[in-house]
Amino acid sequence: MQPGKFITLEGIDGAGKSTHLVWLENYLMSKGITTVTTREPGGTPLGEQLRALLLDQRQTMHAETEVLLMFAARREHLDKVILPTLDKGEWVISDRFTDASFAYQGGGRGVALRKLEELERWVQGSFQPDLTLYFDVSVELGKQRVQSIKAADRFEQEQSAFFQRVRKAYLQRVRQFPERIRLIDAGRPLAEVTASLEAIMSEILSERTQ
Ligand SMILES: Nc1ncnc2c1ncn2[C@@H]1O[C@H](COP(=O)(O)OP(=O)(O)O)[C@@H](O)[C@H]1O
Ligand SMILES: Cc1cn([C@H]2C[C@H](O)[C@@H](COP(=O)(O)OP(=O)(O)O)O2)c(=O)[nH]c1=O
Repeated sequence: MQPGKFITLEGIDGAGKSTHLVWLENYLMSKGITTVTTREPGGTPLGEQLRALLLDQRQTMHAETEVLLMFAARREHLDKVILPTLDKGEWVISDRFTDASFAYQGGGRGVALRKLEELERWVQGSFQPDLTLYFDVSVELGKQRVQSIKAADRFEQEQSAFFQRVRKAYLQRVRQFPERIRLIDAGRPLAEVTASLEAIMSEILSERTQ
């Protein structure tokens, strides 16, 4: 049995992750690959409760409390969903994972990198996604896209300067992990973004069959 692959989707709010997660699920299904799609924070009953607290705009918390809750939800997610699914040979696609903690809590809130790395090691050991798709979009465009759909959550209500720092931190991660993270210019029309994603996935699948 080939081991399953773990794919994560990242980007600032409004980059198009949720849209492409659905596309990716259908694409992999058409190639005969069984996938489980999930999200962070969340993905388990406890994780979804933590998500509700983390996104509730009436809730205030210290930046490090926020980090600890993100990693607590992640620990549960790895144990109950991600690792067991990969062990069965199925693929996992997650709307966000640890890169989001480095971008939002590290870049956005200014939590020390060293603390994030320590938690990452504690919760994941050396485990990392096989592939991370980073959808890069300007802060202005991301904001325009989410504004049109629903009320802002605790992160979405942040100012543009916060999202500029988050984007900068994501771009830093792309430079730091070029083998794992693929950047997709998500500011283009949907069909073009999807075509870039399809090109990457077809490359990944051809590597798998070689
Ligand atoms: N490339 C694109 N061009 C135009 N609209 C897009 C594009 N990608 C996504 N959208 C739209 O922008 C909104 C936010 O996209 P979504 O996938 O929910 O983003 P995210 O999950 O990254 O926050 C949705 O209404 C979606 O249809
Ligand atoms: C996984 C994760 C998410 N987040 C934030 C980013 C998002 O604003 C928020 C929820 O993510 P998301 O699922 O993208 O929200 P939506 O349902 O609005 O598309 O959580 C962090 O700050 N750190 C993390 O580690």
